[in-house]
Amino acid sequence: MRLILGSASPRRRELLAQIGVVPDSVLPPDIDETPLKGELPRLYCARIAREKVQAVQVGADDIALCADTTVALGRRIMGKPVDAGEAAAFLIALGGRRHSVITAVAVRRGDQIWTREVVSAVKMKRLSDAEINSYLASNDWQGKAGGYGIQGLAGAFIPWISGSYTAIMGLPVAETAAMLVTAGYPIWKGQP
Ligand SMILES: Cc1cn([C@H]2C[C@H](O)[C@@H](COP(=O)(O)OP(=O)(O)OP(=O)(O)O)O2)c(=O)[nH]c1=O
Repeated sequence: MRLILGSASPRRRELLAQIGVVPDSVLPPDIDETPLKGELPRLYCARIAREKVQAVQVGADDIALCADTTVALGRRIMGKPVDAGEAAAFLIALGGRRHSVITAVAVRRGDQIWTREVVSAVKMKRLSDAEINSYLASNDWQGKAGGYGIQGLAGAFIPWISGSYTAIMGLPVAETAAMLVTAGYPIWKGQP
C-alpha cells in the first residue's frame, strides 16, 4: 500500500509532514474547478475535493488523499485569484467582515471514498489602501483561495478565527489523520 498525495500545494505537504506523514508520491490531478451555476460554496468545495481524488491514478490498494480550500463570502465563492486585480477585489470585499473558509478532504482506497468538510469562520480587519497595495506587491496572494494566506503576511489582517487553523491553511490535520486511519494507513506506527 502506498500513499499518494494528489496535490500541488506545498502547504498540504508541509501540514502532512507536521503529523509525520510523508506520501510515497505526489501526483496533482488536473480537473476543471469552475463552479456550477448557483452552486453553494460548501457543496462546491466537497465536489471538487471528490473530483480531485477520483482523478488521481492509483493502484487498487493505494490510498489517495486530496483536498480543496474555498473562501466563501456568503454565497460567493472565492477561489484562487487569476491576477492582482482579482486579488484586490477579493481583499476589498473581505476586509471588515467575517467570511468562511471551507476545506474539504477526500481520501480514496480502491472503490471507497471518504470525504469531510471543515468550515472555519475568519474575521479580516478593514484594510487601508496602503495595506492592500503592500500585500499585493508581496505576491503572497498568488495561488491562495480568497487571495490571502493566513500563515503569511496576511496574518496581520486576521484578529480572530473560529475553527481549524490548519484547515484554513489548506489541510485540517486532525480530520485528515482520522481519515487516514479509517482508510487503513498506519499513521501511528514508527513514531519516535
Ligand atoms: C485561505 C487560505 C488558502 N490557502 C491556500 C491553500 C490551498 O493551497 C489554496 C487553495 O487552492 P486549492 O485549489 O484548494 O489547492 P491548490 O490549487 O493550491 O492545490 P491542489 O488543488 O493541487 O491540492 O489556498 C492558504 O495557503 N492559506 C490561507 O489562509
